[in-house]
Amino acid sequence: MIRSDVPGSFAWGVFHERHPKLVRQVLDALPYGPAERAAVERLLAESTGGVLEPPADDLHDRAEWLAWGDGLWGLPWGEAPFLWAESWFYRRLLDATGYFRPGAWQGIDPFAPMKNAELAGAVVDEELAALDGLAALPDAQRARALLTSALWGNRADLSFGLTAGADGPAATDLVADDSAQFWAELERTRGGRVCVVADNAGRELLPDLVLIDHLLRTGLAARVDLYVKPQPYFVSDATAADVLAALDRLRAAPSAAAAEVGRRLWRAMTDEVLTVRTHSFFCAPLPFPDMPDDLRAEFTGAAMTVLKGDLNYRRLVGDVLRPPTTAFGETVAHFPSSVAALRTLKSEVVVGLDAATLARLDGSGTTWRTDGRQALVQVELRRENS
Ligand SMILES: O=P(O)(O)OC[C@@]1(O)O[C@H](CO)[C@@H](O)[C@@H]1O
Repeated sequence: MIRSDVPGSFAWGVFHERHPKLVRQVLDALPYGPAERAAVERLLAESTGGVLEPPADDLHDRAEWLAWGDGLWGLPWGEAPFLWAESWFYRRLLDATGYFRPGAWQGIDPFAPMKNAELAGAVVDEELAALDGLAALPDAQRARALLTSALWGNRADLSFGLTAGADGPAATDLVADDSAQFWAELERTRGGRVCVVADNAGRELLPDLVLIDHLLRTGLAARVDLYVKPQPYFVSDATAADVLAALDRLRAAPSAAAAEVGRRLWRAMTDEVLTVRTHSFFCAPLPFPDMPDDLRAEFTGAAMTVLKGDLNYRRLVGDVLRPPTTAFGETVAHFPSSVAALRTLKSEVVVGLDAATLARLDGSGTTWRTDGRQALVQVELRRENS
C-alpha cells in the first residue's frame, strides 16, 4: 500500500508541496472569513506534521469516516494509506471552508474559481473549434480522434497543473493501447448501456461529453450513465454542477459542431438517454472492490464501464506498487462489467505494460510514472454480463 511518509517520494510531495500551494490558491480565490481561513491553515499544519484527528462530532458522515479510519486515528498522516489520506484531506477541506455548515459558505465549491477560469479560457474555444473539422471525417476516424481527446483531456487536471507548470507537459506516448478492442466491443454490444465514471471537470469533461454524444449519436450506446462526484473533491473532479456548466459551454460555443453536441446532449438528458448519477462511494477513501452493493448493481449489465483518470485507475487496480507487467485483467476481475480505463499517468501505480515498453520507460531516465506525459487505454471484457 502506498503511503506518503517517505520524504522525496511522489506521495510525500503531494502532501508537502502540492497541498500547500492548493491551500494558498483556495484562500486567494474566495473571500473566506477568519474562521474558515484558520480552519484551513490548521488542516494544512495537521496534514503535514500532525496526527489524524478523529472526525468532529458534527460531521454528518462522522460514523462512516470513523469506520473507514478504524485503526488510523491518532497516527501521523503519512502512515495512512496515500489514497485514504488524500480523500480525508479533501473531506476536511470542505469542512474547514464551511461547505456542509449552515451559513454563507454552505454549498460553495472551494475550487469553483479555478474550474470556472479553466472553462472560460480562450483555449477551450480553440479546442471546441477543432470539432468543426472532425464533422466531415468517417465515423471510425472521428471516433479515434474523440477517444484520443477524452484520454488526453485527463492531462488538464488542475491539481496536476499545480506541480507541472502552467502549460503542463507535452503529450508523448501511449504505454498501452487497447482502443481497437474498445471500439470492437462497443460495436459487438451496439445499442447497450455504457457507464462513464468521470474524472475532472472543464477541459477533461468537455471531451468526455463529446465522446458520449458520439456513442449515442452513432447508436453504439442506446443509453449512457455518467457518474460524477457528489461533492467537490481532488480539486477539479466533476460534480453535477460542473456537468451543467460544461453543457452550457458547449451550447454557447462559437463552433457550430460543438453547439450542436451541446444541444443533442441537452435533449439526451431530458429524454433520460443520458443520466447524470452520483454516489457517496465516489468520495469515500475506498477502492472499487469495496463498492457497495447498490452501486455494483448499477454497473452490472453495462456493456462497458469507462473509468476516466488517474484516481479512478488507482481505485480500480489498487493503490499499490505491483510489477508493472502484472496483467490488467488480473487486477480488475472484481469489477462487475467490462471496463475501459482511460488515464494519463500521474501517480506511481501502473499495470498491464509489456516487458519491452517497461524496459524502454525505465531506461528513459524520466519520471514517466508521474509526469503526465504517458497515457494508456486498457480494456478488460466481461462478456457474460453483456
Ligand atoms: O484522477 P486525476 O485527476 O487524473 O489525477 C488525480 C491526481 O492528480 O491526484 C493525485 C495527487 O493528488 C495523483 O495521484 C493524481 O495524479
